[in-house]
Amino acid sequence: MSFDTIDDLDPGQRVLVRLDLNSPVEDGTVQDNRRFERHAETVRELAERGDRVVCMAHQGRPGDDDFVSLRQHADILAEHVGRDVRFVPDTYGPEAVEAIEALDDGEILLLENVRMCEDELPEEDPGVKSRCEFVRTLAEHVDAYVNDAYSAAHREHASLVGFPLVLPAYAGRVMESEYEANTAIASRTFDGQVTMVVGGTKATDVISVMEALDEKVDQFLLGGIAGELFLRAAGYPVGEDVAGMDLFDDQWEANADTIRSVLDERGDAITLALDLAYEDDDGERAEIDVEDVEEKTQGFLDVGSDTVEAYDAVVRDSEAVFVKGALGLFEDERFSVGTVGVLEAIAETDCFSVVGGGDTSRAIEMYGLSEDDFSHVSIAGGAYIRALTGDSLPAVDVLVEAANERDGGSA
Ligand SMILES: Nc1ncnc2c1ncn2[C@@H]1O[C@H](COP(=O)(O)OP(=O)(O)OP(=O)(O)O)[C@@H](O)[C@H]1O
Ligand SMILES: O=C(O)[C@H](O)COP(=O)(O)O
Repeated sequence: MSFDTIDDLDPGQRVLVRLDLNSPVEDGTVQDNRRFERHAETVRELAERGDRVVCMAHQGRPGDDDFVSLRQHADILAEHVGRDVRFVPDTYGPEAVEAIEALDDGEILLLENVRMCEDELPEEDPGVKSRCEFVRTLAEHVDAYVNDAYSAAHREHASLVGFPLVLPAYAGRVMESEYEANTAIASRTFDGQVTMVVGGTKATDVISVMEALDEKVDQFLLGGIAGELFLRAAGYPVGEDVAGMDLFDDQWEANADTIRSVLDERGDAITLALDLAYEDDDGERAEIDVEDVEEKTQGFLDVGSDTVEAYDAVVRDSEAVFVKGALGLFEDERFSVGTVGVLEAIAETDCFSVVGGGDTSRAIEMYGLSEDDFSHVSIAGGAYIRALTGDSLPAVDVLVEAANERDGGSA
């Protein structure tokens, strides 16, 4: 049994749609990325059917620099949909309700960042979330709920798990396709070596999943923040915050024990960077062997060339390669060597390959690689790796339960 989709939803209704438009923000400017392009398909389809489309989404986490309004997202989404997208700087107050009520058939509205609403976080079970004021208020002004945010489906937040208990609930097109691809992956087995490239900034997410994927993955190739934290656990003087950074120390506190136990138990399956890259005094990329680092005085922004060579060889020996997170700050070309090197190696072999992560998948387009050279490119990060472990996703579970109940009810 699975969830219902837009095909099961009669057109011409007022539909509340949860998207995942969480995007990189550079100097206050929201960066366009594949999430807009993919979600635009669902939004356009609903608008073209004559639905009144009320979109909600999140951006960043409270307290972080990228925790900003969705005003810019509305303009970017409009470009991809090819229709106007109105924006209202309110989540469920009178201004939001008025804007929802004012919609005509085929019109699209984007509400303010749902994480600005107190009821959205923290994580609680769907029953609790369905009773919060945010969910109860919006539910009164729409006819149905569509969840298209597969990439946030591992979170038990109000906008993701609350509505299916109080409204007819359906999966959007992105939810449908990502769910199919990623769930199928979890049940696949491979005869040869399975490799996972682990990087990015959300070390806490990936480290817990590494532990859970123990049986399924033969080789982990590490980079990014998680990579440095593992180097720290292995005794190198790296993996800590310097010069106003906020990436390492908290994540080290939260994960040090797990990292040590993963290293202890699966050390043979974990390959760490041999060298790291940084910006020298002339603004150029420079590299240093990890053995030669005496003290971390500045950020390491990529893995070094020897590491790329070593990782390239492992990839070419693999039957399946899963990528979660970039090996470096690839948005800056000087520090794209690790991420692009590994992606190129994957693209050149015929292994089964999945590249996941809202940010990471952007590297494929940025550096002229073709999506066709990978088995699946997911716009999901945390949800995709959780699906690999075979774990269910709370926001998918409630959609399935809602469909089951409807079926049971009508049987
Ligand atoms: N050494 C580094 N220093 C700073 N940033 C880094 C470093 N290595 C990787 N990154 C950044 O990590 C980001 C990707 O990290 P993230 O954990 O968000 O992964 P993702 O899998 O793409 O996304 P998500 O889980 O958000 O969908 C990239 O934007 C890249 O710039
Ligand atoms: O970008 C993501 O991976 C999703 O939007 C979830 O974001 P979160 O990790 O801040 O919950």
